[in-house]
Amino acid sequence: MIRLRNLVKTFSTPKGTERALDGVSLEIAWGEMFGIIGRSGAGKTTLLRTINLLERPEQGSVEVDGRELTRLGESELASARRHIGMVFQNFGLLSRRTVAGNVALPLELAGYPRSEILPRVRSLLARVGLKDKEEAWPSQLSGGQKQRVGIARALATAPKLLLCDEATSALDPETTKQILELLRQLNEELGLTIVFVTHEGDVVRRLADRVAVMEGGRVVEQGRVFDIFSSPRSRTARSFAAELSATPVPEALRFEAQSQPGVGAATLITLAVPGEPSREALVSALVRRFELNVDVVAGRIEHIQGQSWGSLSLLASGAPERIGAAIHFLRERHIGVEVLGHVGRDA
Ligand SMILES: Nc1ncnc2c1ncn2[C@@H]1O[C@H](COP(=O)(O)OP(=O)(O)OP(=O)(O)O)[C@@H](O)[C@H]1O
Repeated sequence: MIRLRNLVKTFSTPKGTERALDGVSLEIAWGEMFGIIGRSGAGKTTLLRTINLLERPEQGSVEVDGRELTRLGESELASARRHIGMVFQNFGLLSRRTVAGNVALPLELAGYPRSEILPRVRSLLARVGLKDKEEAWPSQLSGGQKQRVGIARALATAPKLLLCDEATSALDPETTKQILELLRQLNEELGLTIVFVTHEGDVVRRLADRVAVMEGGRVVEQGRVFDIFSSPRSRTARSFAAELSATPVPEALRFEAQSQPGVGAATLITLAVPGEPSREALVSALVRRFELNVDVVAGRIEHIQGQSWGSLSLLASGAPERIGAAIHFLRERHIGVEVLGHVGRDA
């Protein structure tokens, strides 16, 4: 178990004191894939870096596997850190060492016997799919390959816990998928606990079992990913959920949508529906109960933790108070509703 209790961390900046962590408490179980999500400056990286005390909190405690790291001396802390690997956004490889040399580094620092290092490096490289790159230099690798080396290096001392700081943010979408797949495999095959920071809802959707949502140095909500995204309570979670459920609304309609309704305008609405939405049932409820005219303009189904999650974009027209009542009706049924704007009838 990883237990973070009431962490406070401040930084002095030219503008004054910045509270990067403002009383954060979290518990993460062994074997979990735990995501930390938030907008820029929310405190995600600072929180991640307090787990191995790369950042020392001014208040609060960090307990990993029953040991309170905040109470350890330097040499005990160094040995505790060997059980915690870390992966960085920009890979952090040494350009003057080969791939094998980079992966060997933590083993050399930990004093592994020479005879054990090369076989171990080879098996780590095989595990991350880089068997043939042992002698390559970092400059000869693609971004995805560099991150695989970063992961192999982080796993060198056989940690139980891996901390990933925006591990895929520098990668293209296809490479991101492959690296996320590798992380999931490591979790399943080695039982590795992974705590990762991201500003991308899609990374959380694909990877996390549970997620903590951060705003202004605080965890504003946490829970299972499906629950958080299907019934978000905080502003940040709502905006991530809306991004994830964004249906491919035709560009022309988005462009056309105005913030103020004109006479006879239709309201462009997107709905995020836990489970597979039955378009017909939803549309007919809106038509019958609220006497609206409804056109479905787009829809799709996503999957989170094996559960489906649908989204629909609609153009609804009718009396404004009926549209308001319909939105209220949908929200009461845990359907996320976002009004994108108002579109003239002939649009
Ligand atoms: N070393 C530092 N010195 C001064 N201020 C810092 C330092 N590290 C972080 N901060 C401040 O603390 C706050 C939280 O930063 P942090 O990097 O943890 O956020 P984040 O959510 O990871 O953001 P991003 O996604 O942009 O990396 C920010 O306001 C940041 O400016």
